[in-house]
Amino acid sequence: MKIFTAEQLYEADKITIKKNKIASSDLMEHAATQVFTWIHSRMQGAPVPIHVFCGIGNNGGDGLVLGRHLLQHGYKVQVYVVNFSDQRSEDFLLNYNRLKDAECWPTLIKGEGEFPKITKDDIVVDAIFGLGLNRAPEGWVKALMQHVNDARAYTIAVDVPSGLYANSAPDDMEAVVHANMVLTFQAPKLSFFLPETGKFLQSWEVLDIGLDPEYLNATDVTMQLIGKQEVLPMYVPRQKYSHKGNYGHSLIIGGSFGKIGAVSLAGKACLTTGAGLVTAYIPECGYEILQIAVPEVMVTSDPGKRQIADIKFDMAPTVIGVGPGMGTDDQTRNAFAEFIRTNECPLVIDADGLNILAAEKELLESLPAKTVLTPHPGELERLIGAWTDDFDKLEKTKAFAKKYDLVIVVKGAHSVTVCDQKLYINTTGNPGMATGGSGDVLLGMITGLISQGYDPLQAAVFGVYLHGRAADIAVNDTSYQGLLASDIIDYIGDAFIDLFKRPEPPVHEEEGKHE
Ligand SMILES: NC(=O)C1=CN([C@@H]2O[C@H](COP(=O)(O)OP(=O)(O)OC[C@H]3O[C@@H](n4cnc5c(N)ncnc54)[C@H](O)[C@@H]3O)[C@@H](O)[C@H]2O)[C@H](O)CC1
Ligand SMILES: [K+]
Repeated sequence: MKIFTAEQLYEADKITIKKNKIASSDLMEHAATQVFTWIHSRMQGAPVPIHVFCGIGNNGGDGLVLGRHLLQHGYKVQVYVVNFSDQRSEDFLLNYNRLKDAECWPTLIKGEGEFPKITKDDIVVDAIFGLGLNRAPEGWVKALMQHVNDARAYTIAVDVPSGLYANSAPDDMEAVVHANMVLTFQAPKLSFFLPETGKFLQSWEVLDIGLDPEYLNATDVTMQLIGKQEVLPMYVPRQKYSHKGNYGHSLIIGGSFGKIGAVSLAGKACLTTGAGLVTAYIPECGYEILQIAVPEVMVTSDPGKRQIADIKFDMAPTVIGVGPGMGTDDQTRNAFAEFIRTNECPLVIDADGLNILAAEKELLESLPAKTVLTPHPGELERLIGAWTDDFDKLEKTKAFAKKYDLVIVVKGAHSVTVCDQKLYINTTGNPGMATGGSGDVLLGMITGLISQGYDPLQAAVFGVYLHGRAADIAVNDTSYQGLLASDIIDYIGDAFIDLFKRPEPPVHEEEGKHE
């Protein structure tokens, strides 16, 4: 699914109005009616008090339209105008009058003493600020937003939670409405998926408000949300007359004394994702462990007993996954550096491989084009330096990926794959995956996909999707707490099967807001 910027959505708005020869208020009526329909189909007339807070721009206008429809359908609704300015938008004013014509007189809120009582059993609609937010909410408006948050009522945000921008960081994290549900217009916004801003919403759903499909289809975006629909076309079926030689020979390099498990997880995940053959290259101490742990994986041992000391192998791998459990001991560091300088095979690098690259940045120049790096935030910071916020982190990652022609998977709740100035935001996965070894499994899976002929970007995007999906299916049996990295491997097959099963549900659960 495409993720548009706020600017693109305003443009779509303009084009739709012009092309269809409609008034902007018609678009507002349509958008807000979608919000009404969403609420009405769930509440079915239930007499629960609904508080609709409207700003003075078009987001507020949406709130006024919604208030009118709720009222006309007999809901127990109170509409408030959060009167922080007299610069009311035209469509706000039009709907303000329509509301009065419908015999509803909204309550004007002009300061702190005028906040209504909200109980936790009420429903709040947040239509204070939308895409037009241009600075941090201050003073009593900020206090009102906190009053709404403190009430802990089920809160539905129109388009975006007030205080959040679509594609940049809020100026004040205390001045953001916490939404249980965001009913967002036409397309999700980037801020819904990044850790610092995604935490302000629990779920989101897109309402199609009828913006010009031609414009939306033709407009190039730099951000995409990756779900089943996006990965299905990447899937390459296995051929009847194929043999293991058709699916590549992966080499996994890593491990050290006490961390051979990382390589066995990566090797097994690589095979389970479909690689034809997998060889593990590990220090001598791991030889028997690995042979017993994963009999399908072949093993070559390094001359180093407890850690890798000199990377030399007598085979021609299709792809190499390197780094898990490897350590950063001097000898290993030298061996890795020498390997990187001479290697020409496609690479996937994680963990200590990334730490060594961060310490010896000149090695980055020697990486093959489209090498895949899979850093967690700490590893990423060592590579690209500190960032000011999540959006800056992605900008810096884009610049770094461009400089060295890399595919970078920024791991997190919504892992983001960065390549050629574009962002691919993953939708699968769950907090159970925050457990030792799950990164090793991901490295193995991406390596296994490249081994079969997927290009590195596809392998990263598809691999991240399957990794999360496997864990999502697994937690039905294991719980979040009980999920082990090896369970993710056990469910990779189910994740493949699931590609051809029922469509994804429309509601997207984010991590809990009231934890
Ligand atoms: N194309 C669509 O998606 C449609 C969107 N609709 C809705 O319109 C809003 C955007 O409306 P806009 O009038 O541009 O902005 P806001 O309602 O967010 O209000 C901005 C308003 O507030 C002032 N302002 C901004 N920041 C602050 C602040 N910190 N403190 C005080 N005042 C502030 C600003 O100057 C403006 O006056 C979109 O989100 C949708 O909800 C349409 O209804 C349908 C088509
Ligand atoms: K809002």
